[in-house]
Amino acid sequence: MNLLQKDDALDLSKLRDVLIRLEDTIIFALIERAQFALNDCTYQPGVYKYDNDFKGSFLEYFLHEMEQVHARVRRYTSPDEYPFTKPLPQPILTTLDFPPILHNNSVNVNDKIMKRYLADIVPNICSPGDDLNYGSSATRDVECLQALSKRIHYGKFIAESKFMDPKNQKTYIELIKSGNRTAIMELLTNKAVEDALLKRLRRKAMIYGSDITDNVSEDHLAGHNGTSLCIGDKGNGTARKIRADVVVDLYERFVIPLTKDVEVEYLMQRLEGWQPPKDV
Ligand SMILES: O=C(O)C(=O)C[C@]1(C(=O)O)C=C[C@@H](O)C=C1
Repeated sequence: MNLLQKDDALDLSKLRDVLIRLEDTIIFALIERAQFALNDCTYQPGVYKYDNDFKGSFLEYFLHEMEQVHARVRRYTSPDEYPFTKPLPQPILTTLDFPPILHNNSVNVNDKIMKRYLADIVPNICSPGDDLNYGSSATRDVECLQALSKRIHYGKFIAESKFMDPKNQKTYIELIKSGNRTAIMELLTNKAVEDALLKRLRRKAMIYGSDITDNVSEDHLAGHNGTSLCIGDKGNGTARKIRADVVVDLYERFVIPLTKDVEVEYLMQRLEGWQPPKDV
């Protein structure tokens, strides 16, 4: 997606294509993380002493150090990138001139993403215990968190695109003015898109999560033979690196609902300092 092109960034089918590509990024990032143990000590504050006064967990330390480097190369000036930590330094590169695509807003749900990631996702994809690979697992955590954050905050572009659609703009304006979050949520929900997504995701997770060897049948890869999808399942020549139902459940309970929350909260701020065109 070229965010320097306003038309691209508000085209709903192109935005959905971005979400489809991010499914791949997220599944592969989860698979990468799942090869290491839970390594709980990397999530607990006060376990390590750092070379500065940092008091958080090893993961928070690592994330903050990385985000400082990325901020210097202007990562967070892009409207689809949101940092988890602060304070961050100013970019050393001149800021790119992005066209005004999104309305001014303060929506950032990274705190919620971090909480759900630690409480719900890591324990579900990793085996319990400690394998000492702290740097490797933290690197994978950062990749998972960044991919999830990007996907979920794409809800802003989708909400903007839906708001700008003349078919519904009047209704959105009325619902925003009356603060009716429930009705906004209903209006922006497209159940058919969600159902197709979950079906596609299951198939991707089954295929990407298999070790593909010469003696694996296509039926098995497609999950038609009723085998269980456990991590490390070596039956029929495959080892599942991640359980497909865990990925689907993660999207159903967490990724899609949070994307929709971002859409609603973005829309709630959409009218601030904005005048509708005369014909609306
Ligand atoms: O594609 C859309 O219309 C979106 O708003 C994105 C999304 C999603 O998170 O995947 C969220 C809400 C819709 O019900 C369908 C899908």
